[in-house]
Amino acid sequence: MAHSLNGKVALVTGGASGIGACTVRSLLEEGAKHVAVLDIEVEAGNVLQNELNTKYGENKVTFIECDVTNKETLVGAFNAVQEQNGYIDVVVNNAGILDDTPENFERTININLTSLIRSSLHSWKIMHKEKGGSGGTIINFSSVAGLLKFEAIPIYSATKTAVLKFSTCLGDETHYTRSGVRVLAMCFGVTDTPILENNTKLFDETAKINFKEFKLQRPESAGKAVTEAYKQGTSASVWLSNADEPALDVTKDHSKSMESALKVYLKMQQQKKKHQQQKQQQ
Ligand SMILES: NC(=O)C1=CN([C@@H]2O[C@H](COP(=O)(O)OP(=O)(O)OC[C@H]3O[C@@H](n4cnc5c(N)ncnc54)[C@H](O)[C@@H]3O)[C@@H](O)[C@H]2O)C=CC1
Ligand SMILES: CCCCCC(=O)/C=C/C=C\C/C=C\C/C=C\CCCC(=O)O
Repeated sequence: MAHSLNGKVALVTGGASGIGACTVRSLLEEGAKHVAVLDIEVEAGNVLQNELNTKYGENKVTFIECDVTNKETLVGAFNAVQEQNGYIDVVVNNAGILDDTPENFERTININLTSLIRSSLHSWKIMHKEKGGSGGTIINFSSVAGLLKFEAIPIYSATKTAVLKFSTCLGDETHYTRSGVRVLAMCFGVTDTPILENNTKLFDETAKINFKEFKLQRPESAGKAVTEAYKQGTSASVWLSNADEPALDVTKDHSKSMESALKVYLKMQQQKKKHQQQKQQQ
């Protein structure tokens, strides 16, 4: 059965830029009644709120300044959205960073995994049918790094693998039957967002990957894939969004992601080999 976003209230963490902002747009396109955007980037959040309220009508989008790693602020933001809208039907746990440096790896784990689990458990409590809720959907953002092996980014990959396992366990049929809370996991291939800019150093020093040579997925395709997965996905399903292709359900066969990512992957390997050869010749 296809699920509809019509009239639904959604909350998107880290929704001020990149895939999160495109998800907000896609939710509104699909008829969501209201979308709350939680982010630390105040300027980008306000700009997005104003732009979308002009386009879709007053009070369609609310920006709330929120660092997802701060428990009180996170729960406070959920409470504010509930008070304003009566209920939260959809929670998209998008906020994430890629910083595998020894100085910052704990923040990567905290944002990508710990805060995502906290947000999911809080959503679960609100939505759970046996706890007074009416069900709902939690969409957690993993990555092809949760499915394949990218040795240059071990910490980030660990968080995304954990997100995948957490989501498929929480969304398992045994839980879903009682809770009415669907849990989906999204795995994106490399997508053209600010996260890439923030990692130029990593490419230069570790992987020597030049993403400018790749045709990267557009963030709009990723945002569209999220709402497609929402409409079609069963609880505990895993979805791949790569290379601007339509969202693909890879729950039963994660290796499909390899097929889809192969072209990018092979090019990376070629770049790495070339770099190693150049180093040997020096
Ligand atoms: N861009 C890509 O190639 C891929 C991205 N992803 C995942 O998609 C998600 C979104 O990434 P992008 O849009 O690419 O990155 P982005 O950097 O454009 O967006 C991330 C957003 O999260 C916000 N954020 C960061 N820390 C936060 C915190 N502590 N509290 C609240 N908000 C916070 C940022 O301000 C930003 O608006 C991440 O979870 C990322 O791991 C997954 C696979 C590929
Ligand atoms: C190719 C990485 C796939 C991970 C996609 C993702 O979730 C986020 C991507 C954001 C930016 C890309 C950042 C780093 C990629 C770094 C190294 C790739 C190295 C690949 C290799 O060594 O084989």
